[in-house]
Amino acid sequence: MEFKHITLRHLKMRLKHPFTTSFGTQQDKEFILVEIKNKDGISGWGESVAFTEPLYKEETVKTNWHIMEDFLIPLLFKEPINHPDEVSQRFAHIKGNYMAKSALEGAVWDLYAKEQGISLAKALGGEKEKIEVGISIGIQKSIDDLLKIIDQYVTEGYKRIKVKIKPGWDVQVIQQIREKFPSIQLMADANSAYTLDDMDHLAKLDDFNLMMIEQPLAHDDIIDHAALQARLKTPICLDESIHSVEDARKAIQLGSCKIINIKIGRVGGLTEAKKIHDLCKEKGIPLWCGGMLESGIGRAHNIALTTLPNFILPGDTAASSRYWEQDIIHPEVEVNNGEILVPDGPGIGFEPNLEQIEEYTLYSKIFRP
Ligand SMILES: O=C(O)CCC(=O)C1=CC=C[C@@H](O)[C@@H]1C(=O)O
Ligand SMILES: [Mg+2]
Repeated sequence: MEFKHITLRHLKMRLKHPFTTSFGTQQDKEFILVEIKNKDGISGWGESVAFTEPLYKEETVKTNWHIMEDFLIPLLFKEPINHPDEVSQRFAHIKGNYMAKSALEGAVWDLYAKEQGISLAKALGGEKEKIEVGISIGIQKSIDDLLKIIDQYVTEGYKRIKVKIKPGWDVQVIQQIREKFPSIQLMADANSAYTLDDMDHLAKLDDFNLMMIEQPLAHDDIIDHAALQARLKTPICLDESIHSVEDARKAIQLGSCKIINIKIGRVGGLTEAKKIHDLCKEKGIPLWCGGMLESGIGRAHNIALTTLPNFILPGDTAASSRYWEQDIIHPEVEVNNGEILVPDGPGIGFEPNLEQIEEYTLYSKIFRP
């Protein structure tokens, strides 16, 4: 593979609805879009999932731009890449910065699949022709507001409802959801809002038949999660704690979780995501694909990854129209009765909408070898 040039674009898109979690509220989504064009004019596309503030993890849009411009892009130009699996090896000596690495690696994977004339799903070894998806709902002003939103998405057929919890917005909320929706597939994401001191309080959630509690404790912990999992009947799912297949191996060995949420950006790219997938398949740990409020480009990568066989549980990949007045791909991602048809076109299988991308672009820069 030879790269003619790499374009970084900083985009700003306004979410249809503010998204509130235990660590803050998002109304606008700023992110870096990566385009890698080859000498035949074919472009591969990737998306960084870093936010503007280091509240979910330590990376931001600005740190990503710096690491891509000053370290990762020069490494990509250093010598030809024969297969996308080589990208993570070439980046390996650069510590952390998983989201920056993932955005570039994702664009290489998309370009590779397009050059091979196959879908990204097929290039990754995916087998599914459609995937089941759920939806993640932020913290609302009132429980009544939350119940109305849940009712809307259950009616639309989403296969799983994920709600956010935090101290003061947890047991009572889940109890009222269960009273109205006794049998839906329901999970709660705490985004590290609790400590082991809350163990007995969190154990009250065992009464509500949750699929899982996602990341209840610190974003960089697997020890205390093991102690909590031993106390809870409800499976713990790790999100923020897992950056690599090594993290996953240790967490599984310690009993820190029974489910893992893979976010391509959090683990440094699709090659590492595949390694985690294969380990979890071997160990009997079900996976699902987490979301980061992506545009259609990142959403397309999530769809492709979710076609791998151990992505057993519905993930966060909801329809474009749930997030954006106008997404940056066409067609947009559509969900029908909780399912997405996997595109079989080359690469990510969705066309970037260049006009819309330009409209949302705050600034861009082209890098040449
Ligand atoms: O709809 C989506 O893309 C998922 C949104 C979502 O739940 C999250 C996005 C980003 C960080 C967190 O707030 C949270 C998560 O931890 O999964
Ligand atoms: Mg999460």
